[in-house]
Amino acid sequence: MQQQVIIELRRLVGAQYVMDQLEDRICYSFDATFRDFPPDVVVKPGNVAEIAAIVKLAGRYNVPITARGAATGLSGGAVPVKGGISLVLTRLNKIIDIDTANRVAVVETGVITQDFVNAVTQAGLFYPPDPASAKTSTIGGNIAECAGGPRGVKYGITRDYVLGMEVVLPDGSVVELGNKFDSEMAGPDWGMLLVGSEGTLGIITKIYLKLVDKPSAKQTLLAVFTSLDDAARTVSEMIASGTIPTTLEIMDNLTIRAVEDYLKVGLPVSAEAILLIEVDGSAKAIIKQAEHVIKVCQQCGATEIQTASTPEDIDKLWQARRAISPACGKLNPTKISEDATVPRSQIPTMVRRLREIAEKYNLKMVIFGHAGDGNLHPNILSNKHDHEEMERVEQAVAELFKVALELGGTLSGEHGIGYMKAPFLQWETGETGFAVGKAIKKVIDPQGLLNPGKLFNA
Ligand SMILES: O=C(O)CC[C@@H](O)C(=O)O
Ligand SMILES: [Zn+2]
Repeated sequence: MQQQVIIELRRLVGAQYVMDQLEDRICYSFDATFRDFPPDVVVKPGNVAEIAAIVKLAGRYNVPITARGAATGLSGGAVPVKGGISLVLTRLNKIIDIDTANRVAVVETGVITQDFVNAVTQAGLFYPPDPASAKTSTIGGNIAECAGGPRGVKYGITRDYVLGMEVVLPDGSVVELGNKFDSEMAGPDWGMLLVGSEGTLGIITKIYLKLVDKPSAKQTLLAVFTSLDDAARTVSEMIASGTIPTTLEIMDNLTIRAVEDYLKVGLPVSAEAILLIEVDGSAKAIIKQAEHVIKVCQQCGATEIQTASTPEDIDKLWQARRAISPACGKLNPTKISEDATVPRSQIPTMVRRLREIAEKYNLKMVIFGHAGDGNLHPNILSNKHDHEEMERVEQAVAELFKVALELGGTLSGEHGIGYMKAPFLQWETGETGFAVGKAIKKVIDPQGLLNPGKLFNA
């Protein structure tokens, strides 16, 4: 990159927010996929005007820009595979408004998800999306990757809460897309185009989010199984029965043991699988729901069902759930994590096929995830330095994508496409869908400045 770009960037945002030393660039070269692609320079703008000026400058010098929040991503969306500018958005971290009268929040892109959730709770309302990385991830990143989380089964994923947004387009102009209020709908919902767009179409700077009522009561249950197949069957039976719990999380035996080893919370380590189920609603409604949940679990072979009775017990179970990723990371820091998602009725088949794939390629795979949403997280505990093993991993991943698509599913339920899944995107979109995506990218970003190498620019 030309030195002149760095000089001008320093002038635009202040020298302390422009970093081009190798040690800085390395720190911003990876996300939770742990494959490193260093940017040429790291820039931390403080407001939308600075972002617009940076984008214009990048256009003049033809330098790629990759936006980055907290980089907790598991598909590589925020890593600059073609170098250029890593645009770190964490200084835009104001919660501008929580408008309880209209049930809309206005936040800057770099607000930490959990900080936002806490502020909404304090205001007496509820923002349901709850990605496991909420304590670290940013709202802008959640939207760029369309994050989900355990509550997706009942409440939907980030997409379902995005009303509109302010965006810096690739030519440096600033535009408001979508709606500010739930009931607005003037023309197509262009804002939706940006959800899951991984910073390839514009830089999201401000977001309007929908808020809902806080459920007054909840109940948390842990169902224990001696067979993973029974647990998987419970998931599809539960959904088919019409009772939609707030969460319906599955963990296989390897997952249970990994978490227990990491956190020691008293999970049943001899179980072949557990389901972590929560129901919410009015105090009266949850009693009925919990009874039904217990009935379905028992019919499908649960050997034990525990009810978490104190807030501490509930917290412990959720701590355990949120610890799965780090616990598996402790077993193998360079693990490969997937989120291919299938129709919920296909969960038993998907679980079976995943185990066959692990056996066929002789790989250690843990299976967990938001089963109630059809979204499983097979994690392959592979070592990126073992080339022979990595070849088997690549084949296994390709096969699991094929299976998910064959079953009517998708490559990604919540982690996005990133550089990891970009080579497979066309399998899902088909040739025509891919061409449409490419054409949209070309119209909005003719120079290909924003996050090149991702999605349709693969
Ligand atoms: O590490 C993973 O595979 C999943 C991360 C996250 O989506 C979760 O559900 O915990
Ligand atoms: Zn997840």
